[in-house]
Amino acid sequence: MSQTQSDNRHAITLQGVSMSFGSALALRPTDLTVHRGEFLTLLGPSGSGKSTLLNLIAGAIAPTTGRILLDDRDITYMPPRDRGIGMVFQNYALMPHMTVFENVAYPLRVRGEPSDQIHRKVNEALERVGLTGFEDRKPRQMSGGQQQRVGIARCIVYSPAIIMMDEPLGALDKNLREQMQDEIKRLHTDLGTTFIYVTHDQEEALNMSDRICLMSVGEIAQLGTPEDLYFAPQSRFVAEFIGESNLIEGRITAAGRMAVPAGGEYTVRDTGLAKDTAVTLMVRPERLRLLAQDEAAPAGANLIEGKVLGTSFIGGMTRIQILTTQGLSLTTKAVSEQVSRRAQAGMPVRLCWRPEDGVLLDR
Ligand SMILES: Nc1ncnc2c1ncn2[C@@H]1O[C@H](COP(=O)(O)OP(=O)(O)OP(=O)(O)O)[C@@H](O)[C@H]1O
Repeated sequence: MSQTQSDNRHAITLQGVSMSFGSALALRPTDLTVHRGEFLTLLGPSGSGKSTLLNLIAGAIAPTTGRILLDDRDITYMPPRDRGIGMVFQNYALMPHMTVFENVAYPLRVRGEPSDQIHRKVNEALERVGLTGFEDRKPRQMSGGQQQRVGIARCIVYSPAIIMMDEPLGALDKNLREQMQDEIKRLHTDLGTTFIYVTHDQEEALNMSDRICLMSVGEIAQLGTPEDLYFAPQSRFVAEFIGESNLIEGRITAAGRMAVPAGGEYTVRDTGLAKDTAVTLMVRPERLRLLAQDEAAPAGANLIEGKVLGTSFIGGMTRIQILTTQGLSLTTKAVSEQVSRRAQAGMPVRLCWRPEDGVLLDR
């Protein structure tokens, strides 16, 4: 963790911020703290309020209610240009008639910096994004990935205190996206600046973020580290949006016990839920273990029997669909070499999971 990341002062604080467009509520009253130096991702389906939140912080729109603080200064109604927040857009927003050099120099010229400073800073920014030698090109003479590097150079060139990126890799193909994800992460580590990043791609969010703010219909569904959201989702929405999940409906029968209506009783974490509470148990596919034919389930593990419906090869791992004897449809993943021996379609199989690997979601 860089020095700035361990500095726990807040970069941005939202207090009761909401946004209505006419009668449509785009963002419900929201509290959010972005830590100085962190990489925070706003993730969520289309229309969940990510861009609204970003535009409120950038100052493109003013909230209907609430306050926005930047380093404890109230910036709720401050014009965007005075906030010191840099933006990178999905469509690059470069000026087509200007060279790469002039595009990157633009924010410095607007600020009236002397030309020797401009030369030094533009060259440094272009070097950071690997575009030394491209100074005289026009944007149309460059690939999408290169154009977005220009967009990033133009943002970092004036050292903004906060960098916001709105789906910056949305127009690029998968391989280039992955490469640019690594480059942006490296840039974040090198600069130590606070990054606020918007995407609807959960893999991108898991790969890049210190924390993820998952949005759902105008509110924060959960805010936490990628590991928190993946292994400890607080709702069915989060469990289903992030990664794959097996969801088993049932009722609490006693402390740490859950019954499934179709049959079967399982040990679950005792989270203090009252008897008869309706719950959904979530188990990630890779935590549901396929047992070898004569292998005993570990002591204390839950065991479930069924047969293989089908398998799909996804590289090093194979995904296996299983129908349990109670009629539940479950998915597990196993190392591909093991699957050919343990799971052909129609084969009877046994699965087990440890109680601590199940997450109880209150219905
Ligand atoms: N200018 C506007 N006028 C009216 N409604 C708007 C306006 N901007 C956004 N909305 C509405 O507010 C809600 C949130 O939109 P927002 O653009 O913040 O979502 P998003 O999560 O960024 O979606 P996407 O991933 O599609 O960009 C949506 O229902 C949208 O239709």
